Amino acid sequence: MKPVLDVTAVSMNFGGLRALNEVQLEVQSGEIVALIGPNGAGKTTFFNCITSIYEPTEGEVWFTPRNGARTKVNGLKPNLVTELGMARTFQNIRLFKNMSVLENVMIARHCRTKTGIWGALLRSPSVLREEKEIVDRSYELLKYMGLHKFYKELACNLPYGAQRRLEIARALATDPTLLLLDEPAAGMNPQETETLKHLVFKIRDEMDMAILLIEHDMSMVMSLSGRIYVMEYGCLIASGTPSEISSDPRVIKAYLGEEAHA
Ligand SMILES: Nc1ncnc2c1ncn2[C@@H]1O[C@H](COP(=O)(O)OP(=O)(O)OP(=O)(O)O)[C@@H](O)[C@H]1O
Repeated sequence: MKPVLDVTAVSMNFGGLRALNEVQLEVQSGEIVALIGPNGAGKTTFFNCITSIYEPTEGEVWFTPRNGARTKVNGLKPNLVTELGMARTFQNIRLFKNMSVLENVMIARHCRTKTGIWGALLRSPSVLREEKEIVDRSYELLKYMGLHKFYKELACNLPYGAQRRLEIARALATDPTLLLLDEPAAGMNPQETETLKHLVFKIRDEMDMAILLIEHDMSMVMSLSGRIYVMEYGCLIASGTPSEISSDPRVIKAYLGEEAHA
């Protein structure tokens, strides 16, 4: 079976800085894979390359959506990458803070609608049906993420952990094949992290999705991921199962090195 995501030797230079150096990674359908590494290792740059926010200096990013048509992502506009079936959340939450919780999800859902400008102006029965579908699906996703009781609230009024879950609901609204989560547990308390962990398993199992996450919470990474890639200074230094990774001397050194500098 073709991997959902297949990244071959991707490098990214920012002027003289090589932020990624020939990074090779793949994610299979139904997998939960983690990308870890010390601060500045290049993890977010890697997400930006695979979602085409950055065009890699070298290497190729291939994505296989549910229809099986393997597609090269390099050079595509980020909105086309979303339409193909890759959705992401951001390390720094990016909600429309002065819109309601429901509206935040509805906006994301619009990438799956067919209504053009004339349809919207004429308000034909098919447009009205589509609008109802957007509201229903958005509410259903809020319920899935345990946020439906806040649906009328402004996004900025939600507690921090709930804002992170709202970001995931927005990503789910685009019907992705691959969900990319950039530090989803950052700033959460242990209870919220535990809830999130169960939600991620539920999304993978019930929505038939592959998940790639960047995360610093090691207990979450170890209990959630089937496989882990470890990055340091833009290079992959290890990959394997949680037990292989936790006993890898290079990984222990990279993390102990970081602690020593903290
Ligand atoms: N747009 C940019 N221009 C120049 N340098 C950049 C840019 N984006 C990232 N970098 C640099 O690339 C390196 C990797 O940064 P990146 O944010 O990808 O690391 P990270 O592993 O995600 O770190 P963290 O865990 O702290 O989020 C850093 O040295 C960073 O300063």
